[in-house]
Amino acid sequence: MDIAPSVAIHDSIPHHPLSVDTALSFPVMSHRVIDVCKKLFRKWEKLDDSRFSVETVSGGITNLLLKVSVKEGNGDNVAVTVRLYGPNTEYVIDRKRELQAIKYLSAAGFGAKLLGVFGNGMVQSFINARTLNPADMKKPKLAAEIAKQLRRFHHVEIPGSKEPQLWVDIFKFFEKASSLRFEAPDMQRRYETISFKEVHEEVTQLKELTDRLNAPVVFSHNDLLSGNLMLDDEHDNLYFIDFEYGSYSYRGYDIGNHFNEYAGYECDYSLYPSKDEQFHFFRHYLKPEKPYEVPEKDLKALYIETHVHVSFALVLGFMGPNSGKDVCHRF
Ligand SMILES: Nc1ncnc2c1ncn2[C@@H]1O[C@H](COP(=O)(O)OP(=O)(O)OP(=O)(O)O)[C@@H](O)[C@H]1O
Repeated sequence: MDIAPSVAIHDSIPHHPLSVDTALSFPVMSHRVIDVCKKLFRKWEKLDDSRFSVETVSGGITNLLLKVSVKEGNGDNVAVTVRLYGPNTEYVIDRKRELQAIKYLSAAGFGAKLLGVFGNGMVQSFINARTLNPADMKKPKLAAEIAKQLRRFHHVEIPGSKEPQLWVDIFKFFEKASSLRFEAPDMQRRYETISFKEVHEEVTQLKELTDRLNAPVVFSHNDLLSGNLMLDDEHDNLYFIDFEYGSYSYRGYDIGNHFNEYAGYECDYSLYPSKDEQFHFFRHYLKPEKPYEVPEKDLKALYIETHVHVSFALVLGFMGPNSGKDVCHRF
């Protein structure tokens, strides 16, 4: 797709300061979105609005994702996604870090291409593929492919600090989660049954345990759930998407968090991968070309590394932005 930047930023991705209020009615918001697209992409500037159509792809926990289809002057039909950041999400998502990561991950072939950035969102290429469901992730062929791609993802180098962000994120969320107040008395009462002192002690103990592991630190996806995996069945292409929680972190944490996601939105932990399923994943993660040559001791070591970190995935899920989903195993 040949899109000329109107206002170039240092890395030549078109950029415009305009924002779109997500509280607007859908028709008004659609017009604003079309306006943003025209301002970002010069070749669409003079097209009549009737050539654009806007539809909702998903109203996720953190963003509103729209599909914008455009009938171009030469008759070509193209589609992009427009992501509008949800209000206050900047408290939990570091947008600068996200944009930086997208640039390098996209260059390494991961996710949708970044096409433009505006005041409160971004435009990316539309991926023609289906979103996986938790049961798909269990299928041996797909699990092997996810493991192989995750290995590649973990090898992408993103400039900046390589310090694991897990502690920074956990303590940041801890501060926020432990100082909430609910207006509804029953919610406040339930909230007060949580012993944040105990959670703090648990996290501190786990941190000490992890330090002893000397686990590799890699650029982690940190949110590898089925909704962030898309499969183009026709071309057999698997896509990782949604890098908003991506950061340097422990390799075992990323794998453990992915295993937790087998339980799905309903938190059905009977779906958690068995030891054999985990070893299958590890084989393809450690040696994609010769998975059956991975020594047993390496499988066991990664099993331990992953399991120490699984607890963090649960703690972070409990306090973090996805807490609504992950917290249910606790209540
Ligand atoms: N570039 C894309 N092309 C086509 N579909 C997409 C694209 N990006 C996301 N989707 C679809 O939209 C869904 C939601 O995307 P995404 O997870 O990025 O949104 P989100 O707002 O961050 O969601 P949440 O906050 O719940 O994690 C995906 O599961 C996928 O079905």
